[in-house]
Amino acid sequence: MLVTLEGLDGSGKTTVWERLRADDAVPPDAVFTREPTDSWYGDAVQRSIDDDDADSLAELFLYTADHAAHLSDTVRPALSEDRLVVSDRYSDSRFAYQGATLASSDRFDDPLQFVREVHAPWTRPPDRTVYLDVDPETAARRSGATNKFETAEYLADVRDNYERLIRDDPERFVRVDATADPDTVYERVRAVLE
Ligand SMILES: Nc1ncnc2c1ncn2[C@@H]1O[C@H](COP(=O)(O)OP(=O)(O)OP(=O)(O)O)[C@@H](O)[C@H]1O
Ligand SMILES: Cc1cn([C@H]2C[C@H](O)[C@@H](COP(=O)(O)O)O2)c(=O)[nH]c1=O
Repeated sequence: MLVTLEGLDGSGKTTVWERLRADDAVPPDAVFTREPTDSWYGDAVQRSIDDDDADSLAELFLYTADHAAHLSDTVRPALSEDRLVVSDRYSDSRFAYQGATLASSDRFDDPLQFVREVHAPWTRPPDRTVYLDVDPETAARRSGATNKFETAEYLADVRDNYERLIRDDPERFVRVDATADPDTVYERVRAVLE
């Protein structure tokens, strides 16, 4: 089973992911993974994150290349062994973030849909996605605005895209109010996964 954690920067995904990894109730052979990955593809993504002038379409394909390698190196092998996979960010991050970034150019009528179509023929959709819901101001404050994506203005567009993804696939997404304290948020996520 493939479970993904999604949400704005600073919504608390990594905090939850680390606590799950340390939780004795989680199967010991579960695979904890993330995007961007720590491979050289992920390093290329990191360079693009650090470049304020990166071309938005080129950036989409860097993230997408990292996803393709992540699928073949990690996700598909683990799923073929019937292991639980928990990924801190996955394809919905691309749909929401690059959907928002590409909207600032006029290259596509519906950038989010374009990004979905780029993935559709070959990706492996998650079975369940926990969406950690925080407002853009909280997200920007918690994340410390350390990269070009972490502004409340941009994150408001990203949040709109996540809302559209949830509307389009309500069975897969579980929304968790992530504005509460970390212990409460963790218990909420744990209850969902149980
Ligand atoms: N529920 C919470 N309440 C308050 N602060 C939190 C909460 N969860 C996490 N934090 C803090 O917010 C910051 C960001 O948390 P975390 O790295 O888990 O978020 P993230 O969603 O993984 O962010 P990013 O996508 O930017 O990596 C950290 O300083 C963390 O300690
Ligand atoms: C996977 C993915 C990520 N992003 C953005 C979101 C963050 O601002 C950075 C790095 O992610 P992290 O969780 O803070 O390590 O990259 C994105 O725009 N598109 C994606 O597909």
